[in-house]
Amino acid sequence: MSQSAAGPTPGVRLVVVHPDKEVLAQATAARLLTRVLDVQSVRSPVHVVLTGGSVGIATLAAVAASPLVPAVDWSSVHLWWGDERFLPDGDPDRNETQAREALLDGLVAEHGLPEANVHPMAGPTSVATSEEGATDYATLLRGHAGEQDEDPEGVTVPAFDVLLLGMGPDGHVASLFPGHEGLAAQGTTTGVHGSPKPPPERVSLTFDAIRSAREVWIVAAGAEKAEQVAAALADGPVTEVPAAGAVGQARTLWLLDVEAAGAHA
Ligand SMILES: O=C(O)[C@H](O)[C@@H](O)[C@H](O)[C@H](O)COP(=O)(O)O
Repeated sequence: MSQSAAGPTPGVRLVVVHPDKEVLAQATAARLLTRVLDVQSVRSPVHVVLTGGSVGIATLAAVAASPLVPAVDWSSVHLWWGDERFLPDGDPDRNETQAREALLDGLVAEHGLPEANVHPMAGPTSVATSEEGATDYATLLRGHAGEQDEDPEGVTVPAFDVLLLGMGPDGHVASLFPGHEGLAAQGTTTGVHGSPKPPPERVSLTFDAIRSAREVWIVAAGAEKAEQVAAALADGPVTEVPAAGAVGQARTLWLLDVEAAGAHA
């Protein structure tokens, strides 16, 4: 493992490189559980934003298998999503469905996570359009924000303790794709149309919502990510490398395997 620190605004940036995808998922799970435990020792509730993608879901599966799961007070953990594919409830391609299977169902059944603390983005089962899903989610987020989180710019969300993001080979994070109109979305959430990656309809947090997080953790594995990882770490333009715009208030962690780290390792 190698580490290097740089200082982009607004928080510190840390790059951590692991030997392979499996170790990356295991280490990210351990890091996440430790972070939740640390945060719980000083404040409550804890807000974590989940991601889809193979590394994101493998991380949740690794959390589920950890002996540290009972150490967390899950009753005061709230789980959110950075984006969702606009698909019916229970669809296997929904990030929510995959996260529930990998981790959340077990936490609710056996470890005291209240179902009410699981906050999926609405899909066509309950709303007509992705805009409606986005608006509903912004309202839900606002409802869980504290007084100190009130933002005059209209991005009022809970202070996310950790916001996890996968990154696509094109550099997309959440459902914010290069060259796509969603990049310029204002407010907390946006409905996404014509996504270059199926399905075309999605709901996503905006950059402003992502950037409000205390910590943003970007997880990426595989040689096909190396070019965009390098571009993001070189602070490339957000319109071409959306991941470059995903920074946390206190810290931004780039959690990579050797292949994704490429020349940076
Ligand atoms: O909404 C989606 O289509 C995916 O969730 C996507 O955003 C994913 O997180 C990244 O592409 C990274 O995926 P991998 O970890 O599988 O490479």
